[in-house]
Amino acid sequence: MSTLRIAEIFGPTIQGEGALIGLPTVFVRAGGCDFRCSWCDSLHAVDNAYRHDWIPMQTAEVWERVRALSGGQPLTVSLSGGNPAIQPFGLLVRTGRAQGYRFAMETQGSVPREWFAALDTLVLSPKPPSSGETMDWQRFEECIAAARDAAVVLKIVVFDDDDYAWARLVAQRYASLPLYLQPGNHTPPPPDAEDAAIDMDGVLDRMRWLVKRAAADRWFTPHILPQLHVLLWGNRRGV
Ligand SMILES: C[S@@+](CC[C@H](N)C(=O)[O-])C[C@H]1O[C@@H](n2cnc3c(N)ncnc32)[C@H](O)[C@@H]1O
Ligand SMILES: Nc1nc2[nH]cc(C(=O)O)c2c(=O)[nH]1
Ligand code: SF4
Ligand SMILES: [Mg+2]
Repeated sequence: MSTLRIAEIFGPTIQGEGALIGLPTVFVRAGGCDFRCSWCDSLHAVDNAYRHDWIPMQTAEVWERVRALSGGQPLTVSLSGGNPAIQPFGLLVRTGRAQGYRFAMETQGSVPREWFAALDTLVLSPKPPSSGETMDWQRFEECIAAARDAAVVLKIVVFDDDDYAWARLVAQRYASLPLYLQPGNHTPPPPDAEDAAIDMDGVLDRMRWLVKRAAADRWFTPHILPQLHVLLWGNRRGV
């Protein structure tokens, strides 16, 4: 049986980031990650200190929860985490798609899985220098290949000049993939439902800087978008 370690299931809300921004969605957030980005805004699904909050659930239970939250009305389910790729989500995706639901998944591209091909959209978010993580590009390319007919899009978080320069190189390397640039937010840990404090001025400054920077470079291919849910709700959980 496929047991999933789930940090939270919530929605419907809107997808706040990237290619599907604004689209109503239910989130399934996996607990556990093979990375530890310095600025991760979802530490409650990454840090082992929170592992007691991660609930082992059968795929059927997760699916029932998604169905209940969506009132049985097919929508796009967003799989995130943590890194959802380290868990066996294939059965959930296939079950949901057989009932008319669509699936998008957010992952850093460190762990390829055959079931990526069952997704509608694979969002790959390779990690820039400011994250403190190092990409294994061979693995990353295996993730792209595993997606087969699923749409693949890139989303790169940018905090500073180094990240920006890195994003330009990655964009060159994967020129055929749609690219979304997203200004980073500094979340004071731990992220908490009641205290959703965030450096909103920093996010907006970085957004303006990013637009100006890309325009000055005549770099016209990426979409540049802030995290809409962060603008609306800060770093509150469950939205
Ligand atoms: C929390 S991650 C979970 C999925 C997967 N581990 C990944 O990183 O793609 C979801 C998205 O949030 C982005 N993200 C994480 N922390 C962020 C921050 N502080 N500011 C902006 N985006 C952030 C990630 O780059 C990724 O695109
Ligand atoms: N509304 C909303 N949109 C999101 N897009 C990516 C998210 C994530 O944490 O993966 C996220 C999230 O947590 N909430
Ligand atoms: S890979 Fe994603 S979930 Fe994991 S630490 Fe980085 S941003 Fe957080
Ligand atoms: Mg988030």
